Amino acid sequence: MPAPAGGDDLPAAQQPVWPDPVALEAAVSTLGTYPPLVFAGECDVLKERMAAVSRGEAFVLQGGDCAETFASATADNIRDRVKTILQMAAVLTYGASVPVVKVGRMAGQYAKPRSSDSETREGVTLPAFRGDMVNDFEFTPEARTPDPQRLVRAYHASSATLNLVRAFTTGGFADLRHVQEWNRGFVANAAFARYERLAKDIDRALRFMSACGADFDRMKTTEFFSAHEALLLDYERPLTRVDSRTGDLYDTSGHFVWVGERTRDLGGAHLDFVSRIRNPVGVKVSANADVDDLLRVIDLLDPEREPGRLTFITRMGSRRVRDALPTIVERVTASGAPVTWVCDPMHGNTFESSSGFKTRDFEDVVDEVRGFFEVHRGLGTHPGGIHVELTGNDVTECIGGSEKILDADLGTRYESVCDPRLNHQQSLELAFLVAEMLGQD
Ligand SMILES: O=C[C@H](O)[C@H](O)COP(=O)(O)O
Ligand SMILES: C=C(OP(=O)(O)O)C(=O)O
Repeated sequence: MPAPAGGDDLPAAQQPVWPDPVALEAAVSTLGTYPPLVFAGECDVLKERMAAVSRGEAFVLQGGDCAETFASATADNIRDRVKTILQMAAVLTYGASVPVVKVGRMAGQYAKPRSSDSETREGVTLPAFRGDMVNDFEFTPEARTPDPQRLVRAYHASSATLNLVRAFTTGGFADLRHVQEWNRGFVANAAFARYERLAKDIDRALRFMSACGADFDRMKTTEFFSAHEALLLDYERPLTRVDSRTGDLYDTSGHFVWVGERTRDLGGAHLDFVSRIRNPVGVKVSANADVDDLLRVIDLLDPEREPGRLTFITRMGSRRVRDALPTIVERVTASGAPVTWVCDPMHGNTFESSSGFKTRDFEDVVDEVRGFFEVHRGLGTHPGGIHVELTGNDVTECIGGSEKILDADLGTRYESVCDPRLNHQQSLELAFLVAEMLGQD
């Protein structure tokens, strides 16, 4: 049964206008009868891992689609995204000798905040696409009308996704001894070849350790956590449950949930909601964030100053990160709050290309991560991780990378229904570059 989380009277930004309140009520109460997708104890484990990240003892990799879709929740797509994250984690772990906490932006990332409530094409104006949890991407009045039954479909799609992710990560697929096999099926290219060499090195090291009698049982499985933006409160609230062990509330729609840049207003329903749950939580922070507001956010979300509880996911843009981040990190650190710092190098670097596609330049993505590391190294704080929009597919959505995707190439395979993602090769390239940055201690 859902727990009455409260806060329903507070203003909630970025919510859809559901046309049929009776249908909404029915969908919300159906969700309330469904089992939790994650167990509170797993959320606590992730909180411990995030605490290690905040102390500089581990690095967190959060990655996945900008917006998952029901149609793309196929076995192949899920497998390739998981493989990409496992490969990136192997590169980071081996390259920088640091444990990597793996978190998929998966199994719940079905709702999107938008800059505008509507979209106009050739003189026709319709509601904006707000994610498959709300409406359909197709540009017709029927498809764009918010349908609460989609909340229920999002639960089932998330459940199926998580089921497969759990199967992959605990059933032997993620065994580090298969590190070379994770490259199979991807297009051969420069990053692929570099990974192939790294995988051979890891394999050789594992064989050596095996010959020395090491016990590899713990390598058969890997921890993998789910995360999404806690945007649609009509989805998150009915999935919020009382933990029978402690009596505390947990949002059981995912292990880690975050509040976005557009919904993190103090006094708003989103921060209030995450203040009531005990999951590890994140808040996106742009270059425009007011540091006094952020200190109030800390007091609201982490009054006990619990390591691992609160992550600030900074997304400032490559041009602003070096100016805007230092004051924020300094003031937060001076306050004594054990915040975990993660860099999202995607959302501050979006622009419209001359061919009309929403895109990001791989160089800007890398430069923002570099700026993030520079700032933290300069202040003696820990650059805790990265949060990236990526796919295991060979899409052409972000320009640049060693494949040198150009503006003119974007139309070749642009599949995102919202923001541009790094493709498989760009994701691996980023991992190699971040491993170098991490290794420079
Ligand atoms: O993923 C983030 C936001 O949903 C997205 O950047 C908003 O995009 P829009 O400006 O096209 O609405
Ligand atoms: C909308 C997102 O980011 P932000 O809130 O930082 O704009 C996102 O990560 O999907």
